[in-house]
Formats: sequence, structure tokens, C-alpha cells
Amino acid sequence: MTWKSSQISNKFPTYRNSAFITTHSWLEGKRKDDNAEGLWRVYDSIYDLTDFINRHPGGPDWLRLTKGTDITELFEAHHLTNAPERMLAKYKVRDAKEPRNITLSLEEDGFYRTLKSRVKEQLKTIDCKKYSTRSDLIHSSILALSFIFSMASSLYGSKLLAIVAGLFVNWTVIIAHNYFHRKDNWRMYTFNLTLMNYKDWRISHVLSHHMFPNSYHDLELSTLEPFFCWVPNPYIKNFIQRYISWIYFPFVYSVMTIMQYIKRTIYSIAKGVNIIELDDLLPFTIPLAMYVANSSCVFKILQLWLITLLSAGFSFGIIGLNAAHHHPEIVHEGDTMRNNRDWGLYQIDTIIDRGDLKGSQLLVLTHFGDHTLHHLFPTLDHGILPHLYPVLYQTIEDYEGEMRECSWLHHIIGQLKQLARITPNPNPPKK
Ligand code: HEM
Repeated sequence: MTWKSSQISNKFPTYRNSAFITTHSWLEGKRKDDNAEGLWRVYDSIYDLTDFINRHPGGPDWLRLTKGTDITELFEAHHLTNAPERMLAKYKVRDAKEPRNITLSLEEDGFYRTLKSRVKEQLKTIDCKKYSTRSDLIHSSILALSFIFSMASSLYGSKLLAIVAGLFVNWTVIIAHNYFHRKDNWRMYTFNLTLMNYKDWRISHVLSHHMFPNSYHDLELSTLEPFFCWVPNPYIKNFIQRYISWIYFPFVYSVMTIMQYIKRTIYSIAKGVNIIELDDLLPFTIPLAMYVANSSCVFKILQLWLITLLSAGFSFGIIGLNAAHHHPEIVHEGDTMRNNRDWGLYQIDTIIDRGDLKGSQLLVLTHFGDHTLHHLFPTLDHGILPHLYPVLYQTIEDYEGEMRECSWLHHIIGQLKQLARITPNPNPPKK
């Protein structure tokens, strides 16, 4: 069928429409589609990085997960020094036999690579340590408050306090996202507190969503599709997804994080491959803390923990799914794209930033703020990003892009309208 084609790749992603979509099926499909010849592909060369996996300064996961795939966009977006490029050369084994599957470009004089070289210069003038230390402090405080409110809820048997605890757990998790994008560190594990898993999100969020937002390659779209479909395509969107989702979304948001744990457990049993790891025990530290505060009734603790999880899930959904990407004026698969196919400009066209968060490091960290810059430079601490706006605005102007902003309420309304939209936008992004 004709709709089964992506505007940013030559092939429709294998397994995208399979019955049981997981991060593992996404990676398997990518290995089939990427023409990486079983190794790692960067631009039109094939590299054997096997001996480098455990020496990679960003941690072994990134290379272990991506073996057999094209890592061009990841390689460009995750390094802001010249060292990785110099090192890469010695692992080259041959030129690739087939063209790249992804058709977005990363030309040296194009938008993204020009912006990146300007950002590298700008970073030399910024006291990065000062801002990243402030982020660490914010993360530690919100993490501590998550446990304090959880324990207080069990001490006083208060459902209201359990809801408040859920809010703090949700903010902890969103801040932990600032850390799992980077080299391995202890703070990334706090992402697991709502029964989600940071390593799973390194696939669905970092490798998939961040590189190819709003396209058929974006796993954050395909996994949620039974409930929410943001692609403006009448073939894959039914009446329920378009309109009834406006009614059931609070319920789905609330159970979304719990469902991820259940799905990973089912995958482990069904496939006979255990993907539940030791760090998946971390979410249980919350009921444990509740038990330490008040051990009188285990059933009551489980009930309060469930309330905490539902509150965390709901707030994570309402913040995360209305953060930046789903609004009728944002490019989704099927909408007309601009002629310039630069990867960075594609990012700009698939995001409208939240203007109401700007200027507060606390709000930016807890609400996926400064989203455009974060997509373009995911390894930079969120505290550093505001200092890059002058360079970003100048480069966007030089390449005739457009930086857009709106409020959270605008995003929520726009997101609901996007759920209903089935007609692709015929006009390319402005300018
Ligand atoms: C899947 C592709 C890759 C991803 C997602 C990735 C990711 C990362 C991350 C997250 C960091 C830490 C950045 C930070 O916390 O500031 C990092 C650092 C680094 N990576 Fe990679 N990496 C990839 C491939 C490679 C390759 C192929 C090489 C070289 C052969 C390489 C060399 C380095 C080096 C030298 C650093 C130290 C920081 C720097 O000089 O930029 N990486 N990488």
C-alpha cells in the first residue's frame, strides 16, 4: 500500500506494524533495513567497533545496542569534540555496498554541522560546570522529596500525600532523562522509579525518537498507536483513536509506566530472553521506604504505592506527550517537508518549544523544556542549553528555518487536535 513509505528513508521500517512492538523488535528491524552489513555504519563507511565497545567513554550500551545499524545521526549528535572522529578512522573496514536508508542529510556546510561547530566555540565561553552542578542539586533535592513524601504518605496513611509523592517521583524521572542521554552515571538509574527502564528508553527515546521524531521510525509513536495515533493518515487511524482518545487519555497516561514493566516481563517470558535486570528492582525502593516509615499494614502500603505510581504516570503523560511534538502545525510523517533535507532542520520542523518554561532551570529540567536545543545536542546538561540560543537563532536565520514557541495549554489543545487530524499538511514549514 502506498501509505507504507516514509519520507525520511528508502524503506518502510520492518516490524513497524507488527503485533507486538518492542524496543528489541525496533532494533531487529533497523538491522535489516540499515545496510550496515552486520557492523556499524557511519555515512558511507562500515566500521568494526567490537574491540571499542567496552572502552567507549560514553559507556558500552550505546555500541552494544547499535551493532548492525547505521549510527550516523547518533555519532554526529552525541559528540562535541573532534576526538571521536579521529578515533573512528582506525576502525574502518570497508566502504558500504548499498546507500544509506535514511535520506536526511548531514552536509558539512549544512545547517546542523554549521550549528554544531558554532556551538563548540560557544561552549568554550560558558561555565558549564556551574550549570551542571545546579542540575545535580535540583535532581538530588527532588529525588529526596520523592522519598520524603512517599514515607510521609505511609506514616499518615494519606492518599493525598501519595499523590504528591507521585508528582515528585514523576519530576525525578523527567530530570533523570537529562542524565541517561549522557555517559553512564548513577542519576540515570533514578529514571526506573516509575517502573520504566532507562536502558529501554535509551532505545525508544534516544536511538529512535530523538533521531527521527514524528516519523515512522519514531518508536514513541508506534508503541502508543493502539491508543494514540498522531500520524495524519486515515489508513492507520480509526474513529476511536481520533476522538474517543480524548476521553480515555487520562486513564492511559496513568497506567502507561506500569504497562511498560508488564510488557517487558511478558517479552521475557514469551521470547525466553530475560530483559528484566537488577536495576529493575529500583522502583521497589519506594514501597520499601514506605514500609520503613510504617510497617503496620502491607496491603495499605501497596495501595499507597499504586496511587503514587498512577499519579506519577498521569503527570509524566500530561507533561511528556504535550511537551513539544504533537500539534497540527508540526511536521509529522506524511506532511509536506521543506526542500532542504538537513537533519537539524528536520528536528526544528518537528518541534514547537514551550515558551512558558524558558529561563527557569528547575522548570526546564522537570518539564522537558528547551526541547529544540535538547534534541540537537542531547548530551549537554539542560542547564547549559539557554546559553546557546543566540547561536541557534543566528544559524536558523542563516538557513531560513523558523524557531517556534507556544504555551503548555496551546500544546495540550494542539495535541488533541493532532489526534483527530487525518489530512496531511500540503504546505512545507514556513520560509
Ligand atoms: C551509537 C553511537 C554512539 C553513541 C550513541 C555515543 C554516545 C556517546 C555519549 C553519550 C558520550 C558521552 C557524552 C557526555 O556525556 O558528554 C560519548 C562520548 C564519547 N564517545 Fe561516543 N557514542 C557513539 C559512538 C562512538 C564512536 C563510534 C566513537 C569512536 C570510535 C565514540 C567515541 C567517543 C568519545 C571519544 C567520547 C568522549 C567524549 C568526546 O570526546 O566527545 N563514540 N559517546
